[in-house]
Amino acid sequence: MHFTKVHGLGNDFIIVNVGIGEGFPDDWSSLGREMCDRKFGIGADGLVLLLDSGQADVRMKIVNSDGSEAEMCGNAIRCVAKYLYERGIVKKEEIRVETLAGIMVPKIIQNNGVVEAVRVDMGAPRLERELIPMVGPVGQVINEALEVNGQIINITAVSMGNPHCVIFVPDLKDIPFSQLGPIIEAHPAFPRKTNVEFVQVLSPTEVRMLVWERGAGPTMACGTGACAVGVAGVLNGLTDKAVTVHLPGGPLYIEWDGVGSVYMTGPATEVFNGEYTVYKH
Ligand SMILES: N[C@H](CCC[C@H](N)C(=O)O)C(=O)O
Repeated sequence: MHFTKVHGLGNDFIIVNVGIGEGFPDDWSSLGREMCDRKFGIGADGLVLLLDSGQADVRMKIVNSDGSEAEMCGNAIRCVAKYLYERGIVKKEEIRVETLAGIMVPKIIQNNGVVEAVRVDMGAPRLERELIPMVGPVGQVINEALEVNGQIINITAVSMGNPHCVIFVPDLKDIPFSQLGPIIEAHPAFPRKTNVEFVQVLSPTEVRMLVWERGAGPTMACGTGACAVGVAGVLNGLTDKAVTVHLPGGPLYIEWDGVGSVYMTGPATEVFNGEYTVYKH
């Protein structure tokens, strides 16, 4: 099976273009776990499958390293857009990608044919509790108290097609990240679990964040998470409608006018190509 290893700010993925292949195994969950294993497989935060689409240029299926399927992935979609554009598979700069979160539209930003960045229309955030999804009364979840291990943490919940629990803190170095991340990821208030973002506001136009991802744990970057942070910053009156989000792997530029689509701009990097043999155990 031919694959391409890519990353967005160190959030790394294995791309398999299933659309052109045949004889692929149909159990993508176990294959995702196997290929993403950093000791026994290729190693990645997720497996990204490209499939034919009846309504877009391509369909993107995301399998987290734990085998769970995600509705959307921001860093991966930038890499997919670059992958398709550079191979001439899609010969336009605006590419329509079908995902479980809807059709996303990454736009190639190129200079003399070199892809410098990708700007993605990530669609509008979903803010109603039941759309996160989160249990509790009807309404939005903005700066709401959540009990975590006997302590109260104020959270803001945003869905970008996948769930995000955003927590603003005075200083990231004081956060017990490795303890709180997995507890909140699996908190019973989130019936489909959640991604967890801890955010330190540096100014109205700059924040720094750490992310514990649903189904992948701590990653170097999270595109949908950065979008959720941009939205939560506006909702809480902490940041402007355009903000630079500093992640461990680097910055993403997030824009949200408070009503419509969230736009995410950032790099996409191809690292290597290879062949993977699926051994029948
Ligand atoms: N682990 C996430 C999917 C990947 C999101 C992240 N890598 C991104 O760049 O948006 C989830 O289960 O919702």
